[in-house]
Amino acid sequence: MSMIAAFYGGKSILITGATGFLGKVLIEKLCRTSPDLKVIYILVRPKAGHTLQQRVSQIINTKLFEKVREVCPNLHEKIRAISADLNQNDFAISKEDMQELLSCTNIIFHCAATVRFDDHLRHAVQLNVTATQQLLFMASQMPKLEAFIHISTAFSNCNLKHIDEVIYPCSVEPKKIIDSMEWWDDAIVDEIAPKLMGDWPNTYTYTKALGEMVVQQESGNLNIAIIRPSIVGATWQEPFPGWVDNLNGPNGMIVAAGRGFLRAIRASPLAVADLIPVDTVINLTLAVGWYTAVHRPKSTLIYHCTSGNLNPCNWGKMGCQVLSTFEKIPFEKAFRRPHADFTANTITVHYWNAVSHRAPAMIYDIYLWLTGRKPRMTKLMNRLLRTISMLEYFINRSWEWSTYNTEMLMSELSPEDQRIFNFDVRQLNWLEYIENYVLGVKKYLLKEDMAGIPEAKQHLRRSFPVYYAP
Ligand SMILES: CCCCCCCCCCCCCCCCCCCCCC(=O)SCCNC(=O)CCNC(=O)[C@H](O)C(C)(C)COP(=O)(O)OP(=O)(O)OC[C@H]1O[C@@H](n2cnc3c(N)ncnc32)[C@H](O)[C@@H]1OP(=O)(O)O
Ligand SMILES: NC(=O)C1=CN([C@@H]2O[C@H](COP(=O)(O)OP(=O)(O)OC[C@H]3O[C@@H](n4cnc5c(N)ncnc54)[C@H](OP(=O)(O)O)[C@@H]3O)[C@@H](O)[C@H]2O)C=CC1
Repeated sequence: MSMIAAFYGGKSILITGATGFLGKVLIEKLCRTSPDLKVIYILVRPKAGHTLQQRVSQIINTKLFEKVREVCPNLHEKIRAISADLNQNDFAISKEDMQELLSCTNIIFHCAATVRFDDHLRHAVQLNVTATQQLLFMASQMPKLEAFIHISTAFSNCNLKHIDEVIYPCSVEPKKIIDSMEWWDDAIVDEIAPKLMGDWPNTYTYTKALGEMVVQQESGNLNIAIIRPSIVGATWQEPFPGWVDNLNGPNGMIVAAGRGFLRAIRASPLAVADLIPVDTVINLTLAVGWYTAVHRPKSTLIYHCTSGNLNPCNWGKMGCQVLSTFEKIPFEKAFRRPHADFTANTITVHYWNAVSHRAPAMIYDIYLWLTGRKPRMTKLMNRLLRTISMLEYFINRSWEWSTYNTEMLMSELSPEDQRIFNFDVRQLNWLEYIENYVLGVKKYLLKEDMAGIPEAKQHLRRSFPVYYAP
């Protein structure tokens, strides 16, 4: 009998960010392994044209939930969507809902965040810092609460090279920043942001670091743990390999490379590509929830969910495997034949951007204009190059994350839990994982039919002469 699965039986669980990438996989695994859990409260903000129930149905009627729908036929009843906006006071939760949450919640998984690198500092502070503070305040009023699990990022201290499982202080107290945001206008925030952020590369990583400090400072008597995943990728094993549903991180790059838009990138081929599958992150998260509630460690434990020190892979190897998968399973309607150059040289990058990215886009736009259609490729290319410029920081450096707490937790699990909630990334075969990842991007993100592969290959053969162009 799995101790972790049994632990979640009969529990009332509150999840923020449940409609996001990690949140969906978390709900799926919880309901599949503990179908006897009492209820999962999810804080969902209303979105234009969709009721809360429609948003829930959209999630649980997808392929990701196919298996769990069999194990847990009353899935709809297990998930209770609560209307909430984490940017509002008291999250704009109704009095009745708040009362229910405060009196019933046993475990909190706090996943919600803005993961945009370039979000305005005010908005990033609001969601990644102030909302975390408010949620901790709510948690402190929950008599039945057993554990509060905060999802951070391994890059919250990306200004350091070696990162331990501890909280590093930021130069300005988060409380001071939260207070200042109330009276600083946007012009002042814009002016002061670079000074506050110091050597953090973007508002996302900086505000996630502030969020961790808030967790530490406001933890009171709560049982808290922090999980720091690195770059979260498609599922490795569960509920099936290769599932992914957004364009963040490597996903957008795989799409852009597979469609032949992106053919060169400023990246160090030998830098560690610290990817971690989303199901591995969720297995660790559920194990941490159990351990924190049952063993009640004396201090807040931080768990690094990274692959680099246990099973390293580098960007060069990853890029080669992505390309060789495109040979077998090409994407449809490719603009050009996929090709990849990794270079650390800035001048070479400028050359490739001009010759291999901007020029073909302009030529294609002229062709569209001449044939009476709306030119769009230059705009798309500019957006892609802007996105890449934001990711470059992460693909030209390597970090070392210690994983003592994560390894300690692995040794605390029974053999059955080690199997069901596997987060031992040493068992991951990168070549197989990346092949399934690319296949998953094609099937679940681009929604391309596998029956179209012969036609996609034919299309690439037709564009063969273009292959020789730079
Ligand atoms: C040489 C070839 C290579 C070959 C092989 C390839 C090998 C693979 C390896 C390659 C290296 C991988 C490196 C990974 C490093 C990750 C490090 C993460 C570290 C931290 C991890 C974390 O802890 S946390 C999660 C990460 N957090 C994000 O990763 C958010 C980023 N993101 C944004 O910060 C915003 O996105 C940003 C960019 C401002 C744009 O902002 P923006 O305003 O210009 O654009 P929007 O986002 O509003 O999107 C407007 C429309 O563009 C569409 N779109 C958006 N991205 C798109 C895209 N990449 N490709 C196509 N389409 C895209 C979108 O779907 C919208 O489409 P529509 O308009 O139709 O709805
Ligand atoms: N993906 C990655 O590579 C990594 C992620 N992480 C961390 O994991 C966590 C989850 O990330 P991920 O799933 O990728 O992120 P997503 O962007 O996919 O999901 C973000 C979630 O937060 C919700 N949210 C955003 N704003 C609000 C709001 N104002 N009120 C209520 N809910 C809101 C979103 O809801 P809605 O659907 O309404 O937009 C969505 O459910 C984050 O804390 C992130 O920092 C850490 C390392 C890497």
